[in-house]
Amino acid sequence: MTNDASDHLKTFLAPEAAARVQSLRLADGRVTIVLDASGLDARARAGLETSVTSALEAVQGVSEVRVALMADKPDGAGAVKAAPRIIAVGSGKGGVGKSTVSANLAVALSRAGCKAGLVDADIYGPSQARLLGTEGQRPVAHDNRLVPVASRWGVPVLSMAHLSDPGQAIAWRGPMASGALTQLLEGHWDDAEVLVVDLPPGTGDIQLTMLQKFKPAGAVIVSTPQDLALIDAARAAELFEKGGVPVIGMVENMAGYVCPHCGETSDPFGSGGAEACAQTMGADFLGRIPLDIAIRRESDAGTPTAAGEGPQADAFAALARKVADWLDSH
Ligand SMILES: Nc1ncnc2c1ncn2[C@@H]1O[C@H](COP(=O)(O)OP(=O)(O)OP(=O)(O)O)[C@@H](O)[C@H]1O
Repeated sequence: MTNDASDHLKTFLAPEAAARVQSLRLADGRVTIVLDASGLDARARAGLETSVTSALEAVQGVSEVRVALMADKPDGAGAVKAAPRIIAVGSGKGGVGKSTVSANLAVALSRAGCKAGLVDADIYGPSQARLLGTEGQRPVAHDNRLVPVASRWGVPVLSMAHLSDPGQAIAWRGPMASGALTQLLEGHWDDAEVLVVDLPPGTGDIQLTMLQKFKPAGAVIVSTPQDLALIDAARAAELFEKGGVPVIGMVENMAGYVCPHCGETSDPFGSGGAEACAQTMGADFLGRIPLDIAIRRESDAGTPTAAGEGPQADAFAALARKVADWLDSH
């Protein structure tokens, strides 16, 4: 777009919004605008986004407006914001609920007042776009770095699912996968104090890149109570410790199934295994998340359980409190 067209679009903005424009592009009727939102609180940021969107949507020839808010300038006191601290969420085995726990941990942290972002490092099987209800959204890039996608839950998120087409198989080799992870982690996470990173299961290239390059503050290990899953979980924990990343603790997911019909509790994957395993490893036990059909349903619907009310939301809130306390003391 020419400077003229950009200047023309700016005339539709209120002067204080126009003064915050860092870049403005118009292509095929779609406006992509990056605004400097430094110094604004959450409410002012939301107000700025709404006013800019409605002002530009009213301009003839504009069919869509995408707004990215940046806060990467030094704040008023001249201090540069610290990089967010990384919490890696790992598991030895796939399918134990690591992505579910990551998404709900990030939402529960945010509910507790901690600014949390979410990175889906499970780049071969990304699920966080669905879990946070941001499917179909595309992040914009600013200064060659991705701007995280906002979710309705106060948790910005970046996932390969935002960059690839739904259902598209991703078959990358190790170095490319590690490069993709770097892009996600080096996005504009300016406001976030904590980044929850959902790792792929196992102990491969991605996990190594993560440890070597980004030095997480700590790791949360997710396991079901099943023996086999626990053996793999112990292996994952070992990888973190060897890489100098402290294990914050272990979460037992899919623990205790309460029958919605008769109310009886059963333990399809056993019970108490993760707590015992954590003890053996000298790690803390961070709590149990029950096997509940509502968690599965809400995950599929993009409305994370931790954003609601009830015992399961409380279980995620308790987990978030433990993680936040750990961060405060480390
Ligand atoms: N506590 C729970 N209660 C009911 N369903 C759950 C629970 N935790 C996870 N699930 C469901 O189990 C399935 C696997 O969960 P999820 O994708 O979070 O696992 P994962 O360990 O990240 O898997 P992958 O290794 O494939 O990425 C999903 O359908 C999810 O909704």
